[in-house]
Amino acid sequence: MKLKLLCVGRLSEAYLRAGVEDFAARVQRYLPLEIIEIKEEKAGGRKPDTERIRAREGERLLAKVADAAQVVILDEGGRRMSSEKLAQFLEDHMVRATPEIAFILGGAYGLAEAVRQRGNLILSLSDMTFTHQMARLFLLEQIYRGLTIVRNEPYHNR
Ligand SMILES: C[S@@+](CC[C@H](N)C(=O)[O-])C[C@H]1O[C@@H](n2cnc3c(N)ncnc32)[C@H](O)[C@@H]1O
Repeated sequence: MKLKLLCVGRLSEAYLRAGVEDFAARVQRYLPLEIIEIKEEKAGGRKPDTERIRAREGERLLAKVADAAQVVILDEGGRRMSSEKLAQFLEDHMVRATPEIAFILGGAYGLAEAVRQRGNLILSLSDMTFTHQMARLFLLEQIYRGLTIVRNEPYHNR
């Protein structure tokens, strides 16, 4: 099984790039991982047309999703899960030989409804809202944590 992270735009801060690089490398000890950054739509003007931004970014994100992929949408209003539950979710798909899980993170203005509709699971990392760049790092850490739980390795100290 392969993991894909679909994100909007590049990481602007060096500390986030370093963190994402670190956790991406850790995840890749267990499963192949591809991080795809689609182009961020320009906001322009004082009153950005957020619906247009979400729609355009949504088209770019969906174009990268394989038909056979299980899609996990990241949204603060989604389902809250413990790290153990996320580990179980990953393990279930590994056992079922799901070819790919695509995790989709929205941009600064979130995700279009069309993208949400493609989700097999809408996942919340917290009730709080993070920047899309920070959410990328937190998601990768949770995927790594989940994979260490699946392997019964000492990272998740419970
Ligand atoms: C700044 S947030 C967008 C907030 C926007 N108000 C919305 O309606 O979605 C950017 C992206 O980061 C991710 N994100 C931020 N906080 C999150 C959380 N607590 N749980 C899951 N994803 C989150 C989501 O993918 C979201 O689309």
